[in-house]
Amino acid sequence: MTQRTTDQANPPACVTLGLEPSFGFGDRIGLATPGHVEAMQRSGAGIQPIFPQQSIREMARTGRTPLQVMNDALGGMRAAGWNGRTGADADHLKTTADVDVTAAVGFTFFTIDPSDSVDAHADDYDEATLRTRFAAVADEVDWVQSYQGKSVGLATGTVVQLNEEACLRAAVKYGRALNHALRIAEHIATVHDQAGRDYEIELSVDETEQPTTLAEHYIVADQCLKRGMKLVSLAPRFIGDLEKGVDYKGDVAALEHSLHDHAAIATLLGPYKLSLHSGSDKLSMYAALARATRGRFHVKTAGTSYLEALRVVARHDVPLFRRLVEFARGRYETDRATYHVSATLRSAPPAAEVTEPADLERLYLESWADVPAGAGFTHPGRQILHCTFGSTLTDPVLGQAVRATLERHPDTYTEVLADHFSRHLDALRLGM
Ligand SMILES: O=C(O)[C@@H](O)[C@@H](O)[C@H](O)C(=O)CO
Repeated sequence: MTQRTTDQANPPACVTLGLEPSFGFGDRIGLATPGHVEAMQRSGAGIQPIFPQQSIREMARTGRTPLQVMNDALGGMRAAGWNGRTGADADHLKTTADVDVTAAVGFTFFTIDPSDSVDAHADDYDEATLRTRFAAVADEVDWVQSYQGKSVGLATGTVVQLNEEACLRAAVKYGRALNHALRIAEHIATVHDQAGRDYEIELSVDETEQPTTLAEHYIVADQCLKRGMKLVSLAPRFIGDLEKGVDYKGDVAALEHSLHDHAAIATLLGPYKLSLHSGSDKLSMYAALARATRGRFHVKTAGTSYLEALRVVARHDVPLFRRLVEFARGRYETDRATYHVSATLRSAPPAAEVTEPADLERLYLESWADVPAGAGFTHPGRQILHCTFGSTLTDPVLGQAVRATLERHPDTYTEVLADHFSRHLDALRLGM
């Protein structure tokens, strides 16, 4: 398989997908798109793909540029014969400079991530602390009075009470983040208006400690829309635990109830899509998401394609896979920062303690043969490999060795990805 990583942008090929159900196939290496395309061809009916998708964090860790991400995905897409549409997700943008570098190469879906400005502990404040914290942001938040005392009836029957406490907590938790997001959205609009190009925006606050309440969702989204943000999708912080590289942890029935309410707000105010970040391997909640949103969803995956790349190594070069496991174990405590994971180094043994290659693959990547129908992978060893992608791929020896293995075995990589993502897409379509 030959794929291009050139300095020349491909002709614009990416479109906006609006409210259509969509699935993001982030690829940290640049060789996964043929497998993603194959999965779409097998199981993607009714769902639109986003093949070029990469966060600024991933690009920083792998040393790839937005142009490389774009060209690798579009090159892989064309080589695999995909003639349909694709969106292009410039993911987790935190600054206007992030917008500039991704807009310049034709990304169309801009995910604004203001989570660094979210107050991560707002839910824990007692009344006195909440009032003190509110006083500190009051000058920057002009909307509290306009919501306070209102109640919002949702189509689900739930009534969202925008009482004083809910409004103050929303202001403390999200006030500054909202302002930051609005500034970035304005910049995205200016850049695209000047160029006469279409775009769409996702707002993500998923990578924060405390769940987004219905009141907070309502206020934040309402403010975004009233202030002209071209919001097509919103990723709240859902209840339960959405850790990287493993299935949803929590009560799926309670989650589904909450998803119905969040989706009702999205319909009432927008409509816009509900977005599931860290969507890799969350198969047990997919049908609930698709049902609750009536197909108005976006699912974002990335790390799982990297793990499937390592599966190719595990199958074709066992000594290299052992080295990768040991290297990842050495990097994990550092690289896990900024990722929501709970695995510890004790969650899986050192490679030297596992004699059978199949056991090592099972401990660090897991196997579909061991997973009950309707569920996703759960082994914590996956997170040790997942978080350390940047260190591995930029290691001059190991990064090259992983790429060389994938280039020697493109059919295996395409097949494992096609199988893996067909399972994801089938699980989603069960709820549509
Ligand atoms: O690792 C990253 O920075 C991104 O791939 C993710 O956070 C992305 O937004 C995602 O949720 C993929 O599952």
